[in-house]
Amino acid sequence: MTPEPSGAAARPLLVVEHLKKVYPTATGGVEAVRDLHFSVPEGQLVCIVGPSGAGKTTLLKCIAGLLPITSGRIELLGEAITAPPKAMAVVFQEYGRSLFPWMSVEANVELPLKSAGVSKPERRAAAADALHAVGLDDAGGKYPWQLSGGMQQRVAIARALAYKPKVLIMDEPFAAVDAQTRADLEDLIRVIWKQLGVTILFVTHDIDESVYLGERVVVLSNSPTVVQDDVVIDLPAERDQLTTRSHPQFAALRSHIYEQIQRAKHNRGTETASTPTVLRRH
Ligand SMILES: Nc1ncnc2c1ncn2[C@@H]1O[C@H](COP(=O)(O)OP(=O)(O)OP(=O)(O)O)[C@@H](O)[C@H]1O
Repeated sequence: MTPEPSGAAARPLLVVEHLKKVYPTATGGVEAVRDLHFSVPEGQLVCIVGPSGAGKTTLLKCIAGLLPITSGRIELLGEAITAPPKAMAVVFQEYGRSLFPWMSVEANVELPLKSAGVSKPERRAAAADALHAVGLDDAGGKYPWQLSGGMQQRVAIARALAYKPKVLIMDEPFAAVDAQTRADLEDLIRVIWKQLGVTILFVTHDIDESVYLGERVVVLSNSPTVVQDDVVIDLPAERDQLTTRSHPQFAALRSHIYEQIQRAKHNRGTETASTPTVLRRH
């Protein structure tokens, strides 16, 4: 099964319509997200960037059904999201806290399937496939604390994949690992995305990472949040850390997104991007 990733004609899998999120507080509420509007076609790999405090985590939690929205609508496969959807899996930055140290790697990966009532033989097979996909065939019997940080994050990714999600949501998943491990994990995400055809929403602080990974980068404004820019990453689909990062278009896209983030720091929910930005090749 190797579905073609994304494509202009693909129908939107995920729709975020006029999303507003106000956190209730004793003093009347914090308007974190003002009016977010975008959609994601099936199979796309979208990176989300924005200044610190822009509402990236708030957006992901709303999409993941972990946080009630104030108004607007979020739809997955045409259904409004009001609770964590079965077709979605989330990977957070804190892999150390998301894995249970007293359970083997295999048991950690199987856990969500066990909670979903999947039979033991099916769980075993799904966990073995997922560990294979992240390059950890031999780690099933180990414990998380016997693995490096990068390997633990691979386990967290395997656990999400074992669930066979249609949408994989990742909130700064590589922020806590060293640069070399991070590069390896970025390449792993591209491979998994291409092999499994899963739709990925990937939040990162790292502009270079967003350009390297994404087919598209959505730039959020400062909170209260709107979409500040929506950039098409028209780099060749085959990416590698040396060639892609030294491509002239990579540098142009990186500069454009950097400028947008600088602008975003002063844009508190006023200017909204309406059409995707396509940078002209130099
Ligand atoms: N539980 C909460 N109660 C009140 N305000 C909150 C709460 N969580 C977040 N906020 C506010 O909402 C806004 C967006 O926060 P959020 O954590 O979503 O941003 P972020 O872009 O993920 O930040 P960072 O890049 O620093 O991780 C911020 O102004 C933050 O202070």
